[in-house]
Amino acid sequence: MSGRPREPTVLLTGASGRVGRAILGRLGDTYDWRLVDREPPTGETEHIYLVADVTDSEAMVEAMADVDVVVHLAGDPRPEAPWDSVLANNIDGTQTVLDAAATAGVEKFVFASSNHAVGGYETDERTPGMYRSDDDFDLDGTELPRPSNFYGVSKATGETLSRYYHDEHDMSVICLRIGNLTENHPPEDYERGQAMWLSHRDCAQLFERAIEADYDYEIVYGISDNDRKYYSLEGAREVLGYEPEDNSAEY
Ligand SMILES: NC(=O)C1=CN([C@@H]2O[C@H](COP(=O)(O)OP(=O)(O)OC[C@H]3O[C@@H](n4cnc5c(N)ncnc54)[C@H](O)[C@@H]3O)[C@@H](O)[C@H]2O)C=CC1
Ligand SMILES: O=C1O[C@H](COP(=O)(O)O)[C@@H](O)[C@H](O)[C@H]1O
Repeated sequence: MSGRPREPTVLLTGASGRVGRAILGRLGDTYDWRLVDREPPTGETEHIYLVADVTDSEAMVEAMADVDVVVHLAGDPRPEAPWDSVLANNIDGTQTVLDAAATAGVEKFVFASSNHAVGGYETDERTPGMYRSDDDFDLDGTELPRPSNFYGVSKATGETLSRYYHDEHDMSVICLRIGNLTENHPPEDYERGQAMWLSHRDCAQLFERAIEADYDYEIVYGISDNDRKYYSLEGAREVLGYEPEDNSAEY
């Protein structure tokens, strides 16, 4: 028998979306993936792929068999999403996945939270100055949620739901408040997006560290090492050992 530790089995919900593709594009061979999405795969996939809605509790219980880590991305990602959509897809969906994970004894849960959970700190008085390098306003993950829309409310709720499941079921949880993921270059002509850019390379590293690191319950920001940022990277560095390689100022 080889002394090499078994690679963890990781369930990835929302696997066919932008973040899912950024993760699988670099980590597709690193773990024993189980993919879940309500949409069928667009091309061939070498991984087990379950077409299911995350609000379907029976399907989620089935999906958890032999899973070590859950990376939960599925949901409505639109900042302008209406209440009925975030209530079903983001809030009910997250509770259903958390419950199935806890029942199955999953060790670790990685939750895709968002900058919009704290978008309300971007007040008229602070903006646009806080997006610029001569401003030092900073959020570090210890502040209270301050959502900027119903989508942000759903992400703050996901953070709270996962805190509850952590406390009740002893499951390790990391909430990654992701910035703005774009491929190849930062958003153009968009200062806010440049300050919170997350490159594909850094996104994959962030999730790899979240799958590998040891923690209890944490909320950290997930962005690249942009010159101007108003989200501290200290939490992700300390808790996860995340060392981002990209910087929107270099484009
Ligand atoms: N893309 C970004 O810059 C950011 C994304 N996030 C979060 O990351 C996660 C993934 O976002 P993206 O990949 O950008 O979105 P996306 O829309 O590209 O992908 C989401 C995937 O989830 C699936 N999905 C949605 N509702 C579902 C349901 N009820 N059951 C099963 N599958 C469902 C969709 O079919 C889709 O493939 C979301 O939770 C989003 O809120 C957070 C911050 C920034
Ligand atoms: O949470 C999210 O945030 C990003 C960035 O927000 P934006 O309002 O500056 O575009 C967004 O692009 C993404 O769709 C969303 O899920």
